Amino acid sequence: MTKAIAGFSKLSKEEKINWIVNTHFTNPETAKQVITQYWNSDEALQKLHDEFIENTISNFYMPLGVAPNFLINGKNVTIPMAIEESSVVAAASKAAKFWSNRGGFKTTVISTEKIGQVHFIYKGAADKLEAFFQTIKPKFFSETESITKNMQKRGGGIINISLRDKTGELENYYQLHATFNTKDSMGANFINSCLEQFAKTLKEQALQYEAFSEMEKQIQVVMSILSNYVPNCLVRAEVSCPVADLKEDKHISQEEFAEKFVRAVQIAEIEPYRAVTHNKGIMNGIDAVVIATGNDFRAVEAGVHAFASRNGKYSSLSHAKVENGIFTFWMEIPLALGTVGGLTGLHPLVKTALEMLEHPSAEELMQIVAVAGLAQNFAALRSLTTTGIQQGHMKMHLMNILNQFQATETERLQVTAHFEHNTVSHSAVVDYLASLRK
Ligand SMILES: CC(C)(COP(=O)([O-])OP(=O)([O-])OC[C@H]1O[C@@H](n2cnc3c(N)ncnc32)[C@H](O)[C@@H]1OP(=O)([O-])[O-])[C@@H](O)C(=O)NCCC(=O)NCCSC(=O)C[C@@](C)(O)CC(=O)[O-]
Ligand SMILES: NC(=O)C1=CN([C@@H]2O[C@H](COP(=O)(O)OP(=O)(O)OC[C@H]3O[C@@H](n4cnc5c(N)ncnc54)[C@H](O)[C@@H]3O)[C@@H](O)[C@H]2O)C=CC1
Repeated sequence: MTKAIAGFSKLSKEEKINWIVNTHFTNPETAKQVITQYWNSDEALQKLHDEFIENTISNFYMPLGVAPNFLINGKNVTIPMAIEESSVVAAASKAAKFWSNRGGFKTTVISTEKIGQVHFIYKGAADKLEAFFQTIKPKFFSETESITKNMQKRGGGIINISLRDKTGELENYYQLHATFNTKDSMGANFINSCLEQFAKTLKEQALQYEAFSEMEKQIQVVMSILSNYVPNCLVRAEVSCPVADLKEDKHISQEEFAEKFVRAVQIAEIEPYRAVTHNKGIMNGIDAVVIATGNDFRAVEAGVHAFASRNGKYSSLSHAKVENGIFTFWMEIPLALGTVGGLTGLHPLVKTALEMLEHPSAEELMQIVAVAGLAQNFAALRSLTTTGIQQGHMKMHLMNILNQFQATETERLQVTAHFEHNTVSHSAVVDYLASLRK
């Protein structure tokens, strides 16, 4: 068993790599060569990337693709997508092209409120705490003024603070529940700074509050942190067209397609096993744009899935209907995104992605990301309800299989030609390649 190492973080990058390759690899030289071959030759750029995180040893490449032809509220948008899974970018592009001839995507930002909480323990009478909170509430605003003054100038800041009694669920547990508008930033650091000041104010004021007993004065702050559940930071994306305009498809009539599509969404609305996969398809689009624009995909993922469970059962994020001959497909999702702050002004490719999107505000980015999710869901459901998913997905995955078996250029041409008329599967490609190599 490998012995633990003390002071690893203090080693130089070179020393860290040497320790890793000598400790964990049978061929340290090869391992070192692989790790270092992904270094950027521009030292300043490499240093920038090294400093994004801790104990950096190399860069982990992820392809950056683009999906063109998105018509969003009448404007043409090319969407950058960072993702490792084949067929996602093709699917988004196909859906974009399809809807661009049918009025495009319509989006609206419904709300932009973020949330943060100070979780604390108070042992005493609830009505006394409420009276104390009302007395000191203005101090939460005044004592955070140095943190909030610039955000206020932008039209944001603290919206409200309330006291929540959670003692029914956990003994002596209360919260300061605060809402914020963080404008073009995701707001995590702004919110956390405000919350930590609220916590300080709460404790200090309690010690001075004369109506409190000695025990009541001893408020214990457990933690102060934003919530990644943002059900009031909501965006809607929608497509619609007459059923008769849904593309004729050799597999299925427009009417049958619309009916099957709506049925597929209804299944995801009532069946959690299906809903998780359905929503994974939506996240294919959402995560790819969230990553390309330097946003926090863990925060988005956690918030979106909590929202999908808000009625007590995990369900579809998207919905579809046919009414009076009109097919409508839509989604409302919570997205706390930033176009300033975090990595957005640091990572050169993130800056490029944001420029490609013509420097969106956070609200504009919410709409673009929601559209990418809806488009992805449309493409996946269209495949699932017509040809099946494997045909398109495996067609795109073919190159990965050929790379895995180190196919030569001639073999690639032969295999691609063969699978234009045959169904791609991993074993079919392997067998065909073997037959060529006999
Ligand atoms: C894969 C396609 C698009 C093929 O679809 P196709 O009809 O064979 O494509 P095509 O060759 O006829 O091209 C039509 C358009 O598709 C796009 N397109 C087509 N090929 C490319 C390419 N190589 N590179 C870039 N774009 C491409 C592009 O927009 C192109 O237009 P053009 O550019 O020629 O004017 C289609 O079958 C599809 O949409 N499939 C769905 C794929 C999918 O959803 N993948 C996600 C991975 S599976 C998953 O994780 C989620 C899932 C499915 O489980 C979710 C769920 O269950 O709900
Ligand atoms: N639970 C979570 O989600 C947590 C996430 N994080 C990380 O925090 C980062 C995001 O935090 P932020 O506070 O957004 O970033 P940040 O700390 O870089 O702050 C952005 C700052 O930009 C300034 N600003 C300039 N122009 C602005 C405008 N038009 N609108 C709004 N602000 C403007 C404001 O001072 C704002 O506070 C992400 O990297 C995220 O991963 C950190 C802690 C917890």
